Amino acid sequence: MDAILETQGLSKQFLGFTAVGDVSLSVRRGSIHGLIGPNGAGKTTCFNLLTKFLPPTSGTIRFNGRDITRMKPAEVARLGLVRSFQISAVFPHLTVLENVRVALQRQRGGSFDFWRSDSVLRRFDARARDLLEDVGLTAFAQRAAGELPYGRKRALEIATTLALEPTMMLLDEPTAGMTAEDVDRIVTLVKRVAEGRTVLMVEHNLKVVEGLCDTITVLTRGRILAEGPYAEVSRNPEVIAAYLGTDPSITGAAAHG
Ligand SMILES: Nc1ncnc2c1ncn2[C@@H]1O[C@H](COP(=O)(O)OP(=O)(O)OP(=O)(O)O)[C@@H](O)[C@H]1O
Repeated sequence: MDAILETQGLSKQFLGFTAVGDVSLSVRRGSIHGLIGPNGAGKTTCFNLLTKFLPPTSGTIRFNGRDITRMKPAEVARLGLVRSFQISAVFPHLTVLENVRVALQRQRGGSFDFWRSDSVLRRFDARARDLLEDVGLTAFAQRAAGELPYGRKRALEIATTLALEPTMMLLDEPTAGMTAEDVDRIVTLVKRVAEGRTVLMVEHNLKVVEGLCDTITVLTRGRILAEGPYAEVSRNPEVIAAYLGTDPSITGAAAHG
Protein backbone atom coordinates (compact mmCIF):
# COMPACT_ATOMS: atom_id res chain seq x y z
CA MET A 1 0.00 0.00 0.00
CA ASP A 2 1.20 3.50 -0.81
CA ALA A 3 0.73 5.19 2.55
CA ILE A 4 1.00 8.98 2.65
CA LEU A 5 0.57 9.19 6.44
CA GLU A 6 1.66 6.51 8.88
CA THR A 7 1.85 6.34 12.63
CA GLN A 8 3.64 3.72 14.71
CA GLY A 9 2.67 3.16 18.32
CA LEU A 10 1.30 6.68 18.71
CA SER A 11 0.31 7.42 22.28
CA LYS A 12 -0.78 10.43 24.31
CA GLN A 13 -1.18 10.45 28.02
CA PHE A 14 -2.66 13.21 30.17
CA LEU A 15 -1.44 12.86 33.77
CA GLY A 16 -1.17 9.11 33.36
CA PHE A 17 -4.52 8.76 31.58
CA THR A 18 -4.11 7.24 28.11
CA ALA A 19 -6.24 9.27 25.68
CA VAL A 20 -4.56 7.65 22.64
CA GLY A 21 -2.72 4.35 23.08
CA ASP A 22 -0.46 2.55 20.67
CA VAL A 23 -2.21 3.72 17.50
CA SER A 24 -0.62 2.49 14.29
CA LEU A 25 -2.54 4.08 11.47
CA SER A 26 -1.91 3.99 7.78
CA VAL A 27 -3.65 6.35 5.37
CA ARG A 28 -3.54 5.40 1.70
CA ARG A 29 -2.51 8.11 -0.73
CA GLY A 30 -5.51 9.52 -2.58
CA SER A 31 -8.09 8.05 -0.22
CA ILE A 32 -10.72 9.63 2.02
CA HIS A 33 -10.10 8.13 5.43
CA GLY A 34 -12.56 8.47 8.31
CA LEU A 35 -11.70 8.41 11.99
CA ILE A 36 -14.76 7.48 14.03
CA GLY A 37 -15.59 6.25 17.51
CA PRO A 38 -17.92 6.86 20.42
CA ASN A 39 -17.59 9.97 22.61
CA GLY A 40 -14.28 10.16 24.42
CA ALA A 41 -12.68 7.55 22.13
CA GLY A 42 -9.66 9.76 21.47
CA LYS A 43 -10.50 11.07 17.98
CA THR A 44 -9.79 14.71 18.72
CA THR A 45 -6.59 13.88 20.57
CA CYS A 46 -5.47 11.70 17.68
CA PHE A 47 -6.32 14.48 15.21
CA ASN A 48 -4.34 16.98 17.28
CA LEU A 49 -1.35 14.62 17.34
CA LEU A 50 -1.45 14.18 13.56
CA THR A 51 -1.69 17.93 12.96
CA LYS A 52 1.08 18.55 15.49
CA PHE A 53 -1.11 20.61 17.79
CA LEU A 54 -0.19 18.17 20.57
CA PRO A 55 3.16 16.43 21.10
CA PRO A 56 2.87 12.64 21.46
CA THR A 57 4.01 10.89 24.64
CA SER A 58 5.50 8.19 22.44
CA GLY A 59 5.37 6.85 18.91
CA THR A 60 6.20 8.24 15.49
CA ILE A 61 4.38 9.96 12.64
CA ARG A 62 5.60 9.82 9.06
CA PHE A 63 4.22 11.94 6.25
CA ASN A 64 5.29 11.32 2.68
CA GLY A 65 8.20 9.22 3.93
CA ARG A 66 9.48 11.87 6.36
CA ASP A 67 9.46 11.69 10.11
CA ILE A 68 7.32 14.63 11.25
CA THR A 69 6.96 13.54 14.89
CA ARG A 70 8.88 16.54 16.24
CA MET A 71 7.83 19.14 13.68
CA LYS A 72 5.67 22.21 14.30
CA PRO A 73 2.23 22.64 12.69
CA ALA A 74 3.54 25.32 10.29
CA GLU A 75 6.38 23.05 9.17
CA VAL A 76 4.09 20.14 8.33
CA ALA A 77 1.72 22.57 6.59
CA ARG A 78 4.60 23.58 4.33
CA LEU A 79 5.14 19.90 3.55
CA GLY A 80 1.52 19.75 2.39
CA LEU A 81 -0.23 18.32 5.46
CA VAL A 82 -2.84 20.94 6.30
CA ARG A 83 -5.54 21.01 8.90
CA SER A 84 -8.69 22.93 8.05
CA PHE A 85 -8.73 26.18 9.94
CA GLN A 86 -11.03 26.70 12.83
CA ILE A 87 -13.87 29.12 12.24
CA SER A 88 -12.21 31.47 14.71
CA ALA A 89 -9.34 31.83 12.24
CA VAL A 90 -11.68 33.50 9.74
CA PHE A 91 -11.37 37.30 9.90
CA PRO A 92 -15.01 38.25 10.54
CA HIS A 93 -14.79 41.86 9.34
CA LEU A 94 -13.04 41.07 6.08
CA THR A 95 -15.10 39.94 3.12
CA VAL A 96 -15.19 36.30 2.08
CA LEU A 97 -12.97 37.14 -0.90
CA GLU A 98 -10.48 39.02 1.28
CA ASN A 99 -10.23 36.08 3.67
CA VAL A 100 -9.16 33.79 0.82
CA ARG A 101 -6.74 36.41 -0.51
CA VAL A 102 -5.07 36.63 2.89
CA ALA A 103 -4.74 32.84 2.99
CA LEU A 104 -3.16 32.90 -0.48
CA GLN A 105 -0.72 35.58 0.60
CA ARG A 106 0.32 33.46 3.57
CA GLN A 107 0.90 30.52 1.25
CA ARG A 108 3.30 32.68 -0.78
CA GLY A 109 5.19 33.44 2.40
CA GLY A 110 3.80 36.96 2.63
CA SER A 111 3.49 38.75 5.90
CA PHE A 112 0.31 39.78 7.62
CA ASP A 113 0.59 43.47 6.68
CA PHE A 114 -2.32 43.21 4.28
CA TRP A 115 -3.79 46.48 5.52
CA ARG A 116 -1.26 48.50 3.60
CA SER A 117 -0.74 46.38 0.53
CA ASP A 118 -4.15 46.17 -1.08
CA SER A 119 -2.67 46.47 -4.56
CA VAL A 120 -0.47 43.43 -3.90
CA LEU A 121 -3.41 41.45 -2.65
CA ARG A 122 -5.43 42.23 -5.77
CA ARG A 123 -3.00 40.02 -7.67
CA PHE A 124 -4.42 37.10 -5.74
CA ASP A 125 -7.96 37.99 -6.75
CA ALA A 126 -8.23 35.63 -9.70
CA ARG A 127 -7.02 32.64 -7.72
CA ALA A 128 -9.22 33.60 -4.75
CA ARG A 129 -12.27 33.77 -7.01
CA ASP A 130 -11.44 30.33 -8.42
CA LEU A 131 -11.29 28.91 -4.91
CA LEU A 132 -14.60 30.54 -3.98
CA GLU A 133 -16.10 29.01 -7.10
CA ASP A 134 -14.74 25.59 -6.04
CA VAL A 135 -16.50 25.77 -2.69
CA GLY A 136 -19.69 27.36 -4.01
CA LEU A 137 -19.21 30.77 -2.38
CA THR A 138 -19.03 33.01 -5.44
CA ALA A 139 -22.34 34.67 -4.59
CA PHE A 140 -21.01 35.49 -1.11
CA ALA A 141 -17.66 36.98 -2.21
CA GLN A 142 -18.36 40.51 -0.98
CA ARG A 143 -20.15 39.58 2.23
CA ALA A 144 -18.39 40.06 5.56
CA ALA A 145 -17.18 36.60 6.61
CA GLY A 146 -18.68 37.08 10.06
CA GLU A 147 -22.16 37.35 8.56
CA LEU A 148 -22.05 34.02 6.74
CA PRO A 149 -24.42 31.27 7.81
CA TYR A 150 -22.64 28.48 9.71
CA GLY A 151 -22.50 25.95 6.85
CA ARG A 152 -21.04 28.58 4.51
CA LYS A 153 -18.39 29.45 7.08
CA ARG A 154 -17.22 25.85 7.01
CA ALA A 155 -17.02 26.10 3.21
CA LEU A 156 -14.93 29.28 3.57
CA GLU A 157 -12.69 27.45 6.02
CA ILE A 158 -12.14 24.76 3.38
CA ALA A 159 -11.37 27.42 0.75
CA THR A 160 -8.72 29.02 2.97
CA THR A 161 -7.26 25.56 3.58
CA LEU A 162 -7.17 24.86 -0.15
CA ALA A 163 -5.27 28.12 -0.61
CA LEU A 164 -2.33 26.37 1.08
CA GLU A 165 -2.37 23.77 -1.72
CA PRO A 166 -2.41 20.76 0.59
CA THR A 167 -1.42 17.29 -0.56
CA MET A 168 -3.38 16.02 2.41
CA MET A 169 -6.23 17.73 4.23
CA LEU A 170 -7.29 16.98 7.77
CA LEU A 171 -10.89 17.86 8.54
CA ASP A 172 -12.23 17.96 12.07
CA GLU A 173 -15.93 17.15 12.02
CA PRO A 174 -16.69 19.09 8.85
CA THR A 175 -20.47 18.62 9.22
CA ALA A 176 -20.78 19.21 12.97
CA GLY A 177 -23.78 21.34 13.90
CA MET A 178 -25.09 21.58 10.35
CA THR A 179 -28.57 21.41 8.88
CA ALA A 180 -29.30 18.47 6.54
CA GLU A 181 -29.04 20.77 3.53
CA ASP A 182 -25.64 22.06 4.62
CA VAL A 183 -24.45 18.49 5.27
CA ASP A 184 -25.28 17.49 1.68
CA ARG A 185 -23.43 20.51 0.36
CA ILE A 186 -20.32 19.80 2.46
CA VAL A 187 -20.32 16.12 1.41
CA THR A 188 -20.32 17.17 -2.24
CA LEU A 189 -17.63 19.72 -1.50
CA VAL A 190 -15.36 17.25 0.32
CA LYS A 191 -15.74 14.81 -2.59
CA ARG A 192 -14.70 17.54 -4.99
CA VAL A 193 -11.72 18.79 -2.98
CA ALA A 194 -10.57 15.20 -2.37
CA GLU A 195 -9.85 14.77 -6.07
CA GLY A 196 -6.10 14.57 -6.47
CA ARG A 197 -5.40 14.67 -2.73
CA THR A 198 -5.79 12.67 0.46
CA VAL A 199 -8.35 13.52 3.13
CA LEU A 200 -8.51 12.35 6.73
CA MET A 201 -11.61 13.36 8.63
CA VAL A 202 -12.94 12.96 12.13
CA GLU A 203 -16.69 12.70 11.74
CA HIS A 204 -19.60 11.85 14.00
CA ASN A 205 -22.24 11.57 11.32
CA LEU A 206 -22.03 7.95 10.17
CA LYS A 207 -24.15 8.58 7.08
CA VAL A 208 -21.53 11.10 5.98
CA VAL A 209 -18.75 8.61 6.71
CA GLU A 210 -20.56 5.89 4.78
CA GLY A 211 -21.05 8.15 1.76
CA LEU A 212 -17.56 9.63 1.69
CA CYS A 213 -14.90 7.42 3.19
CA ASP A 214 -12.96 4.67 1.43
CA THR A 215 -11.51 3.43 4.71
CA ILE A 216 -12.61 3.86 8.29
CA THR A 217 -10.66 3.50 11.50
CA VAL A 218 -12.73 2.97 14.62
CA LEU A 219 -11.24 4.13 17.90
CA THR A 220 -12.47 3.17 21.36
CA ARG A 221 -10.76 4.11 24.58
CA GLY A 222 -7.83 5.48 22.62
CA ARG A 223 -7.13 2.29 20.70
CA ILE A 224 -7.91 1.05 17.21
CA LEU A 225 -10.81 -1.36 17.39
CA ALA A 226 -11.37 -1.98 13.69
CA GLU A 227 -10.32 -0.73 10.29
CA GLY A 228 -11.61 -1.24 6.76
CA PRO A 229 -14.39 -0.20 4.39
CA TYR A 230 -17.60 1.05 6.04
CA ALA A 231 -19.66 -1.97 4.94
CA GLU A 232 -17.19 -4.32 6.64
CA VAL A 233 -16.55 -2.26 9.76
CA SER A 234 -20.25 -1.60 10.40
CA ARG A 235 -20.85 -5.38 10.57
CA ASN A 236 -18.05 -5.99 13.04
CA PRO A 237 -19.63 -7.24 16.30
CA GLU A 238 -17.05 -5.40 18.42
CA VAL A 239 -17.81 -2.14 16.66
CA ILE A 240 -21.53 -2.71 17.13
CA ALA A 241 -20.98 -3.39 20.82
CA ALA A 242 -18.88 -0.23 21.20
CA TYR A 243 -21.61 1.84 19.56
CA LEU A 244 -24.59 0.03 21.03
CA GLY A 245 -26.98 2.47 22.55
CA THR A 246 -24.98 5.44 21.28
CA ASP A 247 -25.74 5.40 17.57
CA PRO A 248 -28.61 3.37 16.12
CA SER A 249 -27.55 3.98 12.52
CA ILE A 250 -24.45 1.80 12.71
CA THR A 251 -26.29 -1.03 14.47
CA GLY A 252 -29.16 -0.57 12.02
CA ALA A 253 -26.74 -0.88 9.08
CA ALA A 254 -25.43 -4.10 10.57
CA ALA A 255 -28.89 -5.52 11.21
CA HIS A 256 -29.89 -4.96 7.58
CA GLY A 257 -26.75 -6.58 6.29
N1 LIG B 1 -6.05 18.03 27.65
C1 LIG B 1 -6.59 16.95 28.23
N2 LIG B 1 -6.34 16.68 29.52
C2 LIG B 1 -6.87 15.59 30.11
N3 LIG B 1 -7.65 14.69 29.50
C3 LIG B 1 -7.93 14.90 28.21
C4 LIG B 1 -7.41 16.04 27.48
N4 LIG B 1 -7.87 15.97 26.20
C5 LIG B 1 -8.62 14.87 26.13
N5 LIG B 1 -8.66 14.21 27.30
C6 LIG B 1 -9.37 12.96 27.60
O1 LIG B 1 -9.00 12.01 26.64
C7 LIG B 1 -10.10 11.22 26.23
C8 LIG B 1 -10.28 11.31 24.73
O2 LIG B 1 -10.76 12.59 24.41
P1 LIG B 1 -10.98 13.07 22.92
O3 LIG B 1 -11.52 14.47 22.98
O4 LIG B 1 -9.76 12.85 22.12
O5 LIG B 1 -12.12 12.07 22.44
P2 LIG B 1 -13.09 12.18 21.18
O6 LIG B 1 -13.16 10.82 20.60
O7 LIG B 1 -12.66 13.27 20.29
O8 LIG B 1 -14.46 12.52 21.91
P3 LIG B 1 -15.74 13.35 21.36
O9 LIG B 1 -16.35 12.50 20.31
O10 LIG B 1 -16.58 13.42 22.59
O11 LIG B 1 -15.24 14.67 20.87
C9 LIG B 1 -11.30 11.71 27.02
O12 LIG B 1 -11.50 10.88 28.13
C10 LIG B 1 -10.88 13.11 27.45
O13 LIG B 1 -11.49 13.45 28.67
